[in-house]
Amino acid sequence: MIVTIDGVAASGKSSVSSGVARALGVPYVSSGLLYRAATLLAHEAGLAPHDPALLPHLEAQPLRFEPLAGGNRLWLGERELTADVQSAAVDAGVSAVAARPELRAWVDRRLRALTPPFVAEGRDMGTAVFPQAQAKFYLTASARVRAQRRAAERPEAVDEIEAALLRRDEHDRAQSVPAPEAHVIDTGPLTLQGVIDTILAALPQGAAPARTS
Ligand SMILES: Nc1ncnc2c1ncn2[C@@H]1O[C@H](COP(=O)(O)OP(=O)(O)OP(=O)(O)O)[C@@H](O)[C@H]1O
Ligand SMILES: Nc1ccn([C@H]2C[C@H](O)[C@@H](COP(=O)(O)O)O2)c(=O)n1
Repeated sequence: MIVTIDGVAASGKSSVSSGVARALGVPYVSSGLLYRAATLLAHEAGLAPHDPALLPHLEAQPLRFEPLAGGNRLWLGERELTADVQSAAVDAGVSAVAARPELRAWVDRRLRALTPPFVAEGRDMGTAVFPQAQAKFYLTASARVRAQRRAAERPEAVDEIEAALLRRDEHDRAQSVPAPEAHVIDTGPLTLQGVIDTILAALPQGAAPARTS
């Protein structure tokens, strides 16, 4: 079974996917983390996203991706990259990396090599990477709400975060479209657990965990 949870930046994809994955007892897979890893490694090597040397550079790195239900972790050999890829600098550069077809193919190859069952989250999980998924969801929320949530975990001011989110929404628009059959959920008025419960209730029979009451 594959469940896809796509959506705009900071709409709650990782937190919701983790909650759904835990309830189902399967891992979740953060595709954005791989785009973030490519961005960090490009910066550190001084390579622009369009540099033809970037793809061979990425292929040569000992990058390890651990998709777990509780959270996804990234390693470069013995060095953990998980926190490093969540910086404002990576946020600012990641859309340019994600716009490169050869880098999208690099991410997609890694994702398709994973063995189901899992919950996959990102922008194009339900449309391009796993069109065969059994259940598809797409999360939205206003830029203000998303910025307020992010401000609780980042040092930047809400207005600055909101402007950066709007820029990223614009750059990611091409690959961030709900699949026609996706359930679209506005997470603005819902708690995190409310979104998780909405998704679990919409899963096809057999995919959802047994209800105890
Ligand atoms: N429904 C909700 N109610 C309140 N807070 C939420 C809700 N959904 C997510 N959050 C909070 O919003 C923040 C952003 O969520 P999260 O990181 O899961 O989003 P994301 O879509 O994966 O982000 P990104 O696109 O940057 O990877 C987190 O602090 C999370 O706890
Ligand atoms: N399937 C995906 C996942 C991510 N991206 C891009 C778009 C985002 O700006 C960036 C980081 O993702 P996030 O951590 O915000 O989920 O990666 C994409 O194009 N396709």
